[in-house]
Amino acid sequence: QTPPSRVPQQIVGAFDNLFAGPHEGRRAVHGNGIMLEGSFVPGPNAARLSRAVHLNGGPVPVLVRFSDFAAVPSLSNGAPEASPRGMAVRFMLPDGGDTDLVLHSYNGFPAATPDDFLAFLRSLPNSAVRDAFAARHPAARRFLDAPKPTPVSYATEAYFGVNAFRFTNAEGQSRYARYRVIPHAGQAYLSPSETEARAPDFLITELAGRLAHGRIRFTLVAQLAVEGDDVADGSVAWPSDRPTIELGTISLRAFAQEGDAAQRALRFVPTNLVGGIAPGPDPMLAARTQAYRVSADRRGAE
Ligand code: HEM
Repeated sequence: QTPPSRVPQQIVGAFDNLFAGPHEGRRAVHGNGIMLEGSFVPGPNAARLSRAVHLNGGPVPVLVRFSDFAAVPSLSNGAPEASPRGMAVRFMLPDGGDTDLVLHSYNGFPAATPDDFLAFLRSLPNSAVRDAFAARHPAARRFLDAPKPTPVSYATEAYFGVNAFRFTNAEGQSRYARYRVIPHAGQAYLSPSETEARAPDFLITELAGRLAHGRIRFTLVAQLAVEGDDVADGSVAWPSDRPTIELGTISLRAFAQEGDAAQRALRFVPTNLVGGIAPGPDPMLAARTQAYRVSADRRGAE
């Protein structure tokens, strides 16, 4: 048994350094968000991948939190540091338990290991140090260079789970896969001048307008690993021709009633799992779990 690493705690410290935190009652990263409620209906093929209860039964209630990346309270939705966007999903299970997904809008990650992620975050304040780091780490270079346009809506963005999980079905067959969430409204983005013209919180008013016209829907998909795909390294996207299984439809009905206090109280954890889904060998999952705990404990989450 390896002793708990200090790296997740240090990553939270690196976020604080970047965002002038900690900010009272708020997350260390993805600090600004909005919560919606709705339901999830599993697709007919979901059970082929996993025996997980929410992938095998009737509809279950969900709570979704959309967020912007930088944990700066005054950050506007159109700021460059607002990308990648986040989408966290909590499924409320029939037995009273729950399970979470924590996704973002970039298909990959700037680092493959917690140590590299810490070094990447620490390099960011100084452009020369950052560029030197990126020259030695192609995943960081790819992330920095990737276009990060502002979406028309949280409902016109696609979201990626990045770190692979191991799914096991009722026959005991296991496969590695990564989550992705595809918007029914299609992916749509603003031009820089359109972004500039938007109000600082336009993504929230936009959602209000959209919800008045009906539900917001997304398809939850599992992208399956094939022989040779690295299931321990979320920094590299798998080729787009990998087989996928539709796990079901997330359908959002309204803003969650609870407001700011509920956002503070709620802790999403990427390894809050149920039988039929287990972490893959990616070292980031354990580091994420520890870091989210540090951040949630200090804001007084439940
Ligand atoms: C080692 C890698 C990572 C570390 C250390 C890390 C750390 C954190 C921390 C400390 C939080 C705040 C949690 C809280 O206060 O409740 C957070 C939130 C979040 N992270 Fe990560 N993260 C990592 C990788 C990722 C990846 C790969 C994704 C996307 C696939 C992601 C997406 C998010 C999202 C969406 C949130 C907001 C969750 C919410 O709405 O409560 N993170 N992360």
